[in-house]
Amino acid sequence: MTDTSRPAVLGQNQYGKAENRVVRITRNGATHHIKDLNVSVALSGDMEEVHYSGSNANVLPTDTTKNTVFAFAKEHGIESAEQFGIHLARHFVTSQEPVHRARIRVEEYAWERIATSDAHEGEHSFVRRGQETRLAQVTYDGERWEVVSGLKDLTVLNSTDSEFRGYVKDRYTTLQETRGRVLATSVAARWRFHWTDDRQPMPDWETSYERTKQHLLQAFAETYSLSLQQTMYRMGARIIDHRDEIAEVRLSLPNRHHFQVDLEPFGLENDGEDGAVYLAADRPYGLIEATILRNGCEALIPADLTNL
Ligand SMILES: O=c1[nH]c(=O)c2[nH]c(=O)[nH]c2[nH]1
Repeated sequence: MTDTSRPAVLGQNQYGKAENRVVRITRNGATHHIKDLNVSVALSGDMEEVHYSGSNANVLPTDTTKNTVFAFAKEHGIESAEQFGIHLARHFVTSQEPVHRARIRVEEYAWERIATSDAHEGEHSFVRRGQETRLAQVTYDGERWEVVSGLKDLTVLNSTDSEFRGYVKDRYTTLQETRGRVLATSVAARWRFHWTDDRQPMPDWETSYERTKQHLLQAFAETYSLSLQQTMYRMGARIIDHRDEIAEVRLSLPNRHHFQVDLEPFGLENDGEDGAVYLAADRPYGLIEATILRNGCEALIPADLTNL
């Protein structure tokens, strides 16, 4: 209903506890298991009054949403980032009448076992894996689900099989064409699942994540690259080709430039062959981004991944 009595009308709003750092350690027997998550809750619904008049009658405190995250981790366990998000989203929407929509974001940090000196896998000692952060976002409005999974900070490098030439040149172009360069990036990816309906079987979230990540890595490694744009398309297309449960992939790839250093002033040849030396520049970087869709599917993942 449009309220014409107010000059300033409340628009989109949401609230909840952000970045709940929950670590669950399973200690059944000598071999322990860790799940390490950063969980953000955002609820929306009938929340006009708290903004307009300050009535908290519809407000489940953010403190309660925090407690729910920890209680659910204890009670129900953490099977996967997605499953945990689904559990929480369902709980908030179905248990609180004024809450019409819940969005749960999860970051997952992976830990690896530390091998002991007798070459056994450690049972209770872990080192944080330096690779990617896994991401999941679950949104539920009481009817439809949207699950977007992904990762960030997956840093990869090809030391050959990368060219860049044949591009537009104008009066400001100084870049030299190259048939051999280092291609490095830090992959940020999101992929949206077809699954939207509770009555449909859910994907196996853990397997889906591992396979999808593998496809990203393999496409990066196996593509002879004429541009990062081409490599990126192959990465997304490979997921669409192999993972039926996924409708859409969004990729954001910073081109982590490695510049061959001019060492001639020191009488040294640095020609890109054996023992070539590069300056790994951190900024500026080319930023190459695209959505790769299953033909006929809608693009629903926001273009700016920093907002997701
Ligand atoms: O793969 C690339 N794509 C570009 O669009 C581009 N532009 C540039 O300067 N270097 C590169 N590399």
